[in-house]
Amino acid sequence: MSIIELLASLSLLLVPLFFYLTRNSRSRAPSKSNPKSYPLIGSSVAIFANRNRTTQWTSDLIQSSPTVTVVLRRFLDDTRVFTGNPANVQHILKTKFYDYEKGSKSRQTLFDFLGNGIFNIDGDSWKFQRQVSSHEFNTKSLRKFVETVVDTEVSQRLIPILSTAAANNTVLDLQDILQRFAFDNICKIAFGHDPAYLLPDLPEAEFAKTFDDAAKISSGRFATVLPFLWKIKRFLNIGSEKRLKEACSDLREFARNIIKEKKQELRNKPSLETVDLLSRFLNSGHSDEDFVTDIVISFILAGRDTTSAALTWYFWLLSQNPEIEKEILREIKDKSESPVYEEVKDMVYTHASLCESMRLYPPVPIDGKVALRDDVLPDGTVIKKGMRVLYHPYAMGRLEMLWGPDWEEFKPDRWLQRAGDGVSNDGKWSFVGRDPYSYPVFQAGPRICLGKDMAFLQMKRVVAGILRRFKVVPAAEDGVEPVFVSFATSKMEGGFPVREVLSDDEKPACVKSSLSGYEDEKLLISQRLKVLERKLHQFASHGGLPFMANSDCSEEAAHGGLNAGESLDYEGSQTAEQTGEDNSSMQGDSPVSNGSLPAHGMSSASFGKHQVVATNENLNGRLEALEFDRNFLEHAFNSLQSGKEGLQFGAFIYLFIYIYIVLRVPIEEIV
Ligand code: HEM
Repeated sequence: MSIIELLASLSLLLVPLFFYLTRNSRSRAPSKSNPKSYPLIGSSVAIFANRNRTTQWTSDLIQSSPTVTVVLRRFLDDTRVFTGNPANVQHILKTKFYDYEKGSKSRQTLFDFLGNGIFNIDGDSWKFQRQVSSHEFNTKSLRKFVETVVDTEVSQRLIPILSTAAANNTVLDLQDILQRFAFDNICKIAFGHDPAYLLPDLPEAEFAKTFDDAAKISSGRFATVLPFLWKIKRFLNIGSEKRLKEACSDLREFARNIIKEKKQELRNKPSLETVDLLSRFLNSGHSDEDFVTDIVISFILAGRDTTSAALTWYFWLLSQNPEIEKEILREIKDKSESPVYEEVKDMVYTHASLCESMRLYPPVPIDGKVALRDDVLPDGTVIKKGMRVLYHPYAMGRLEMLWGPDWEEFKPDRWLQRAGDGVSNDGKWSFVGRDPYSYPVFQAGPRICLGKDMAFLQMKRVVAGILRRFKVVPAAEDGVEPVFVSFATSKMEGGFPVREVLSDDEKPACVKSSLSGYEDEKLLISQRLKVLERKLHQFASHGGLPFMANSDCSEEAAHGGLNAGESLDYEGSQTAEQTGEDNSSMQGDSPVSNGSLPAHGMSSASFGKHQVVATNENLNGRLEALEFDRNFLEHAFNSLQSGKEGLQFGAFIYLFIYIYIVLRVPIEEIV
């Protein structure tokens, strides 16, 4: 048979099949918002075209669908249902919990990495791990441990890195910093290991890299065009599958060594006040190495990218909404520098703003389950056994029917109401939660995120730590909006370049603290000013008196600002100019000299090495010089007080003081 004959016979077979399938697919009357679906390939063309913006594309489809549910058919009738309908969400996550699970396909895909960890199992094994983990999660001692870990990472790593960036005006990728922060934290909490990923030189910590490789390659398996391709690569042990095998074996080896050390440590440890999750599991009788290793790896995965994703978008939103940032700052400043648990709990406005931020940018934008049997969703969508039903927090946060016409606005007030008895209003905000099926950012139902409270605790402490000291300013040009991308968890495409600027309210305090080394200098300057004042007075009342009658001289003195009552009030914020203006009437207010000699045994008639010669010319010159000295010192002192130019000026003045006081060279000569 020639090729032409073969093609002709094939077309005779395929054309009727095409029409049959087309008719069949049309008879399903797809929703108006569904993309075009073709026989065999379904909507694969549209799916492929939008592969780099699946989250936004499916969100648009949901938003424009009257039922807020869309059905997408892929290759060979592999059908996926995306829903934003809270009733559907409740149905799959709670009401029919046992009819929808992670599914064997997902389990197989993630098994090499997650094993039988809580993230990757269903049924009784899941129930057991959930019980064991919830018990540990709810202990007060774990919470305390988490607080200590987070506070240490904030104060010893995060803040110093941001401070250096602020001082040098360098651009930082805040997303990277927050990911490193979260990774260090979760590793310390999960198994007491510090990968030291957030260090000033932003190192490639080995454990972090291995974990990242394993997570990326495993989730990449879901994205392969032909799902069995990764299995062939794994069988042949080539390419990414080879790397995954090595990464997983390194991870497990690492975990096994830690488990051995922990077991040894625990034999000598009387209390569990300050220990990680792994130690807790081991201590409560779960000594099977694979069991605890799997749990711990799942926890690291859970805590690794979620909080950092949430915070990255949060700081971006704050940079766009300064009024909200101010409100948060007000709340934070009400609490102590290292807020205790009750204070963090009381940060309701911050809590609301975090919820609001995750409404618009959920760390897990799409998640789903597989149907174990045929079913019908509350909105009438027909589900066949084996179909994936995905709930869509990203789309749900953008639904007008759930959040109103202003859903696009970042408004923490949506989550708040004023506390009070309805008549009187004590002015305090109280938090009003949403039902978790309308806001399934932490999932909902029996498998709701176990780390939710821990995540909020961590995020609020980070927010307080950063905002107390800095303003986060995007380094991109105004009007450039970051792009939301998602690989299981969400990210900001290309990172989040920012400059850290000292917060307005904190500037003086920060500078003050960095100027603490200048306290001595401040004291010295103040003493010198007093001495100078006395000298001027003595000069005027003894050597200077005959000349005070001289109109020139009194003019000079009057404008020179010799009013000690004012000029020595350095606690105020007078500038040299102000003092000069204020002193027109100072003569009468001059404090009476006690006649004592100035410090350092300088005679009233001698300033530094210079002898005073009582001539008109000389005295005018001296008065001018004294005035200059006084203004100069006063300015230096005020600078140090206000801390504004303190650092530069402090260093500058230090040199002068040294020459002036120690070497006794008058300032006009130095200048
Ligand atoms: C803003 C931060 C977080 C968000 C938005 C978040 C969200 C979620 C979501 C959507 C799930 C369901 C995943 C699934 O089953 O497919 C989940 C589960 C889970 N999360 Fe979180 N999470 C966050 C932080 C954390 C942290 C810090 C931990 C603690 C280490 C944690 C521990 C867990 C665990 C153990 C599960 C599995 C629960 C189960 O299957 O029973 N999460 N989380």
